[in-house]
Amino acid sequence: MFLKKRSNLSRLLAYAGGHRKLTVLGCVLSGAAAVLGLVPYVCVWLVARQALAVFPAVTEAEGLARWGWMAVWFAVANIALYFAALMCTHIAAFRTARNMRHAGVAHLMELPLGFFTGNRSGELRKIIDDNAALTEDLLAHKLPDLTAAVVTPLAAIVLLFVFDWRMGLLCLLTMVLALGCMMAMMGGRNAGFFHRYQREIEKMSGEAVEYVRGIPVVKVFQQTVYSFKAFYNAIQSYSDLASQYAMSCRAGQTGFLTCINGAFALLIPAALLLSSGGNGLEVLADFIFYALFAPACGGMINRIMYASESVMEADEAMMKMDEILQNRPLPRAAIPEKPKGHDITFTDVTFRYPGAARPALDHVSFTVPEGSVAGLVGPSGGGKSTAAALIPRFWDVESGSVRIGGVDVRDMDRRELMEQVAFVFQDTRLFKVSVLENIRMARPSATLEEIRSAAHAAQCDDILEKLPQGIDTVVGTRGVYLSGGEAQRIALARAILKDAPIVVLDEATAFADPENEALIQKAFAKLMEGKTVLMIAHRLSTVKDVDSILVIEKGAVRERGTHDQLAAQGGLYARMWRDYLQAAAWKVGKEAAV
Ligand SMILES: Nc1ncnc2c1ncn2[C@@H]1O[C@H](COP(=O)(O)OP(=O)(O)OP(=O)(O)O)[C@@H](O)[C@H]1O
Repeated sequence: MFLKKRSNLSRLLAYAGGHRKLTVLGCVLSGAAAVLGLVPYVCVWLVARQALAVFPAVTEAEGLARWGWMAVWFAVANIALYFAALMCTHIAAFRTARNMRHAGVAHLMELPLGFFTGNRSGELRKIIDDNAALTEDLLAHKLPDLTAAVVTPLAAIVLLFVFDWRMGLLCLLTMVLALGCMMAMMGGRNAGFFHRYQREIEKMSGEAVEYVRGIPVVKVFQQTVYSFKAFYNAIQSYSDLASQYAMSCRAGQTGFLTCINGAFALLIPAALLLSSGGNGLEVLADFIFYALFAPACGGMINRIMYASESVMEADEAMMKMDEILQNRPLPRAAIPEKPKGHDITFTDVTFRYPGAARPALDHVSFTVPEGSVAGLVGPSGGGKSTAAALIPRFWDVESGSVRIGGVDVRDMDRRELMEQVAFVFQDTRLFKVSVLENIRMARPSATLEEIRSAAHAAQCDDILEKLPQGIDTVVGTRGVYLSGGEAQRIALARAILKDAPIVVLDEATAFADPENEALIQKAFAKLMEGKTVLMIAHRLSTVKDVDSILVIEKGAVRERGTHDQLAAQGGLYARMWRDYLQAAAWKVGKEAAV
């Protein structure tokens, strides 16, 4: 176990790169500073011995000022060396944390896009940031302190026996007992506490986020606070663990404090006993040294206790990093191929989400010829979004292939693939930057004119007119919020600016008001001009006039053809179309009656 922990620490240090040496230098300096810190105690002993040798004519004692100044210089040297040590470890720690952040983010960039679907952004940020904070604290403070904590007692043991081995033995005894109490506190039932404690904190913060997110639902549905039982339970479980730990440490902590502070209780009778031989003043000088040094030894043990946390923290930091690293990146093509056209072909594609029992797509084959528009329709959960997501490699297929212009998407350079496909999601995400920058993201080299014309094509003119600084208005700040339909039009402007030959559209007009909807349809039409389009349609009216329709149900293509062909077939699509017409008639009838 110790080996594993050590290797975690060295794995962590591997991120320091060239700065690893600086960390080592910092630790060496910290160890040296700790040893220098012991010298003033020796000086005090020398002063006491000289003074007591000429007692009561203390002023005649030789070298008092010299030892006094020596104590001061060594104390100053100790501080200076420790300061230099911290400088080294801080520089190395910041660099290491930065390298770890880079490594984490670089790995994330290699992961399939599907990894980021769902609500993982907060969680990932927390892992990367917490890890960096943990690493900084560990390498900047805890590691040099750990070195000092190990070096000082070794030097202290030597010192303990230099002046009077009997009093030294007593001090050592109290140190060993204190160490024993500390080990008892950290072992047994409490072993692994740190890890459990971290888990409980994570659970509690996760539930707290859920709690805050759920407040509107609770208010709307007039739920009671009991709906947040999970949050309450998480707090309770954290509090139980912390109290349990505190209670289990009672005996150990009492013993520990008694030992490190109780050395006097043993030193006084020992000194009285030793001075009975007539060498009282010598014994008194030794006693003064041990009386001052014993509490310092207690402090050292305290440092060992806190510094040993650093090993656990290294474990924790590496474990968190592993959570990210264990996600396998998408394989890169060794020799990327260039597509020879812009048609999309699915050949016998089977795909299963990680951990899912059933495949979301089961032996699906279809082709969308270059420059044509295909509509994907079908019942909810049938696999439409999954099929669309396989084109820009949100995930890789389990078997079969997805091809663009005859080339498997897995054999294309990732940048090339991203240039080929514009993807418009159902839930549009705009960044907290200006509308201009939000659109420009699609093509950073685009001129202002090109961006304005994309915004115009996406029917954004009315949005830009009402925004306080027009296209330069920053979205999401100072009360500038866009409706779902407006945000989608900005996203469409982004896709239009990208001007990719293939467009994958997840049509979601459910939340748009009729006026917005008409504008969005116009923007769609502009975006689709001359492109190969795969459009997921939630309302059949959208795909009525497209070149071909694929009806997907339970992961398989059930029907394919034009609207007229499918409506005449009397199958699933015909039924869906009938239901759609009925629903539309019912809606019109209802509106007419009002
Ligand atoms: N990220 C995911 N992880 C695991 N399973 C998923 C994930 N996304 C979708 N699924 C499952 O895959 C199947 C197909 O889902 P998909 O979203 O592709 O259907 P859809 O036809 O687009 O549905 P809708 O019209 O409701 O958007 C469903 O059974 C769904 O539960």
